[in-house]
Amino acid sequence: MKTALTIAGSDSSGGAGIQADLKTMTMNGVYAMSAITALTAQNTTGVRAIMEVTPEFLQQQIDAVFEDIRPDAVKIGMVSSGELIRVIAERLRFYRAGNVVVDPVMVATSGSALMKTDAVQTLMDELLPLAELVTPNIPEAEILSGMSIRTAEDMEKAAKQISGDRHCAVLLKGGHSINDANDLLCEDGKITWFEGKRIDNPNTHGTGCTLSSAIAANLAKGFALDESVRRAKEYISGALGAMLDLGKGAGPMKHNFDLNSRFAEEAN
Ligand SMILES: Nc1ncnc2c1ncn2[C@@H]1O[C@H](COP(=O)(O)OP(=O)(O)O)[C@@H](O)[C@H]1O
Ligand SMILES: Cc1ncc(COP(=O)(O)OP(=O)(O)O)c(N)n1
Repeated sequence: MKTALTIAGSDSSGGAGIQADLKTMTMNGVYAMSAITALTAQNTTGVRAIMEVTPEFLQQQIDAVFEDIRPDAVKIGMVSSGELIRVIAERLRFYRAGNVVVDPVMVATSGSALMKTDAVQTLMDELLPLAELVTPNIPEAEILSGMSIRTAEDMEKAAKQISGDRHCAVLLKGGHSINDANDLLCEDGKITWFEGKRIDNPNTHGTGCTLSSAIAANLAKGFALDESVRRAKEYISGALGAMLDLGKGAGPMKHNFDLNSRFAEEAN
């Protein structure tokens, strides 16, 4: 069985972070493992508190995984400080990790900051050059590229700039644009658009975490980058389209929407 590791923060409400990643990787057919960077006390209405792990403890988790069950892909999500980012980069270099997908989580949809401002430069300098793919949403791409993004042409320009500067492929996600949910992949200077019909569902908590984990799972299974993105878009459209409605705010998606086993029958 192929394997994947998520290095990210825990979301107590289960819709984003480590919890979304483990569900997504499992549903996409790989064995899922985790190294937790921080605990968050959050629900569908917002983040109440964050408790970071120490750099030493993060390193111990990563070492414990790599020394035993080597991951075929690694997804990186919320990492709030430069110190933790440096530990991850050093360990990934040490283990020569492949299929690294970085979701540069900076601010939750609810408005809470999930990365310290002074960690952004460390992310760009240390982690992005190790990534096969980085998956910013529009506000994150504005920070990484230093330009404002209003149009599809702006998206192409920003993706090319980040990709050229950091030597990694970029998937710029269009979930925050007012039109359809169209994402663009910039790989070695080549632009490919992935068109997604916008699903009229306000429950989008964890969409970024879910997409990047689904891409990592498909890379672990050996699919090429563009095919992994296509499969991940199909998965997230299914999870959003299942119209789960939980919580008082922007709720989670139905990660197990396409389970057709006996267990799913029981869960429905
Ligand atoms: N309402 C929606 N309908 C269909 N796809 C969506 C919707 N909202 C977001 N997506 C998709 O979910 C993925 C995550 O996008 P986005 O919401 O921009 O990321 P983030 O959660 O990091 O802000 C992208 O593939 C995006 O196109
Ligand atoms: C622990 C944790 N990690 C990441 C997020 C943000 O999730 P993401 O899918 O990028 O975006 P939204 O859910 O904010 O749309 C989080 N909230 N918690």
